[in-house]
Amino acid sequence: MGSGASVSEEPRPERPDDGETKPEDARLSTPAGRSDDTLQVEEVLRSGSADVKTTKPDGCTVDIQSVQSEEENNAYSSGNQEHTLQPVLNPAVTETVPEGEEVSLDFESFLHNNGTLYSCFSHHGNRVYVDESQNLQLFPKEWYNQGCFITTNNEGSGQLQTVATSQSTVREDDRTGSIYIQGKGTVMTYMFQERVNICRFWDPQSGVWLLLPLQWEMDGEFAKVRVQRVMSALPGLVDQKEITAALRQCNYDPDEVISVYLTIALLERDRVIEELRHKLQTKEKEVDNLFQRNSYLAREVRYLTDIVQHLNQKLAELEADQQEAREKIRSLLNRRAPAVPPAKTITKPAVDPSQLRQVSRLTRELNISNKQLRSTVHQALADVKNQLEQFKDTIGKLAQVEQEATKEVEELRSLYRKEAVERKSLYNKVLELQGNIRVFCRCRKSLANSCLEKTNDQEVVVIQKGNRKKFQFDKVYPPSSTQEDVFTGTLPVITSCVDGYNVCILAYGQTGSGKTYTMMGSKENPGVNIRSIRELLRICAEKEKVSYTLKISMLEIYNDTLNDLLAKSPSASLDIRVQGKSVSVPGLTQVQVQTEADILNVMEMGEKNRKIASTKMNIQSSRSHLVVALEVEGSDEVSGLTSRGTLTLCDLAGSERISKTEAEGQRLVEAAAINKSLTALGQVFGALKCNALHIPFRNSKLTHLLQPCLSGDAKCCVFVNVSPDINDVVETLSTLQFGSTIRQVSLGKATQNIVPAKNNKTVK
Ligand SMILES: Nc1ncnc2c1ncn2[C@@H]1O[C@H](COP(=O)(O)OP(=O)(O)OP(=O)(O)O)[C@@H](O)[C@H]1O
Repeated sequence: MGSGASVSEEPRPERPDDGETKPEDARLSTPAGRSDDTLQVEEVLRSGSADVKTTKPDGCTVDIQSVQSEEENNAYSSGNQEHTLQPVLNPAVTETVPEGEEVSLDFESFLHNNGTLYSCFSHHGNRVYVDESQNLQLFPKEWYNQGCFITTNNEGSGQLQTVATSQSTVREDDRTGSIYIQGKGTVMTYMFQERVNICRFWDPQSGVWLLLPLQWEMDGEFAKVRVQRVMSALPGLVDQKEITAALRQCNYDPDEVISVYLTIALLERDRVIEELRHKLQTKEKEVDNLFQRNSYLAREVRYLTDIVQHLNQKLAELEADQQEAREKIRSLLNRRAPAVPPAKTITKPAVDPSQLRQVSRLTRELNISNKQLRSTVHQALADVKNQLEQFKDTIGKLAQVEQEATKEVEELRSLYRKEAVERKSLYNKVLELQGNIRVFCRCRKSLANSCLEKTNDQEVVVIQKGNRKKFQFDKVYPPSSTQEDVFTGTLPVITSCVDGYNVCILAYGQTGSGKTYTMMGSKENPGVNIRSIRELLRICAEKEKVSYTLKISMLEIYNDTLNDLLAKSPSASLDIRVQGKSVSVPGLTQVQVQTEADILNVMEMGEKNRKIASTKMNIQSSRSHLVVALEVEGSDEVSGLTSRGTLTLCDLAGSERISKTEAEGQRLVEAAAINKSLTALGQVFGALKCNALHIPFRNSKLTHLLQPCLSGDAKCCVFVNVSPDINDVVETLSTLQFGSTIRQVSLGKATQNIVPAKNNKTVK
């Protein structure tokens, strides 16, 4: 605190000293709403100082003479001076300062228990304050028991300091603020750094720090700026209260809030997509049912038409029978009544009367049954016709329903496609927000004493001679992590390759720290290389409307020369060619892969040709950097576009201390080349971190080759592999430091490589 600070014994806001001193300007404001320091300076001038320079709370100096000349014609000159100063000021305050002498004034703020914040300063041993009417008053003694001081610190940074008690000093920093609350006046706020930051305000009545209600917090500048930032990034969000609450949850990090909202939107999309998929399935089932019902009804109609035909046929037969029977009766009757013989001749009837009666009875019965049959047939016909009509109606309705359902299915499909596209874009936005470089730390297993402690999923602590150094990464994988766990971390980035992005995965670390294990793995437990290519093959096979070609190449950089690992016969070392933004290796063998077996064969072949040797630190140490590149070219049948993405998988040779590995001869030459190229890689990341105009990509073959993966339009994952062994603590620290540097690098926005389709050869 400055020279004019005094210490009071009263109760005052106490705040945990979190040990962080941030050299940022304090945001303390006064109820007067006017720059108090200027006011005080004016008053000092009125009290007679000729040429005084004061130090403002933010550390800058004010030339009092210029202030004086500006103010000479204002209210002060109308006589206010006497009214303000004379009754209260000690003669020392009004003392004239010799011309040219610089006087430094230290400002303090006094927070009165009634909630008012006063600006004070000491001058020649007297503490004065600016009252509500902007007049300078002598600081009343009794106030020492009625509030607390917040004073400027002139030393160096210009931070504000609150003097709490004679025992404890709590600093002002960017966590301090003030807020005007109706009925309460201006209260002081402080962002407490607990598990998540919590903004509290000092309640003079109760003498404790209380949680700042959300409604009040929204009025504070600190929250307002962040809420605005979130609202401008996500224009759909309008509820400021909700955003403020979200900010609270996310430690007031607007990027995290945006990311959370985008993730929620993503989940919501997933839910909508799932719902739509479900609806689509239900509708498709309904359409299937309708089809089945339709064909069943069509069969029924055919069956009933057959019955009607059959009945008509029977009716015709019966009518023919009836006709025949009539003919018979007529002929019988004709026989029974022959031509009348001449009179008086009595002849016996030609037919037996009983026979006649029988015929007549038969005829009657036949007529009756004929009538019954007719009415039955008519009835059946009418029923069938009715049923047919009903069926026709139903079929008409079914056709309509089917049409509607098909339309609905089409709408659902297009909605589904739209949602899927939006989901993809949201997904990419989330990845962008998370950064295009992601750094993971993987600790290998070790039986020795460990120098590492994983405090949470994103933090690892190195303990060296009792000192603890924290490192933050996107994810920390402890020794117990499986190959699957580690691969899962890279999955979101890998899948972008199919959409035409350049993706790169690097493993960096001390020799023997598990880089090859992470990247290549073993046959039974493959690493990132095989898992990622397998995943890409799976995704490509899933996309029905896009045909993909996957080509793989493998090279090693040994003693700063490039060797083709897939060449059938040993070839001369390769060169790097740069064309515009792209970097290629002319003559490098590329093999097309379609199945997992192809990948395994290619990898096995490449591995055989690698330079591996035994070092003191690792029996099978890679003496070269391995670069596996997979080119994924997709040709979309629907849009006619072609996307080209590259997945570069790089297992770097281990950094090593030559004294420790005791390398000699050829091993020494190799170690020197390895260290040189890794240093060049470090320089590239260092230059990227500070956005240097020149990035020294050409300092080594390694960085030259990796240029497209480390510049503007790529997505990159870096594994920093470390050994927890206490004997490796120096290397572990250096590796983690390297990872931290990379984490601060931000590549530009990743871009898709999409071009109109040509005639492509495809694997599908
Ligand atoms: N997480 C792990 N789980 C089990 N074994 C591991 C793990 N990490 C490394 N190893 C084993 O430790 C040994 C050294 O690992 P690896 O060869 O992967 O190291 P490296 O960093 O590639 O070394 P170099 O740079 O010398 O090639 C290997 O036998 C490997 O199987």
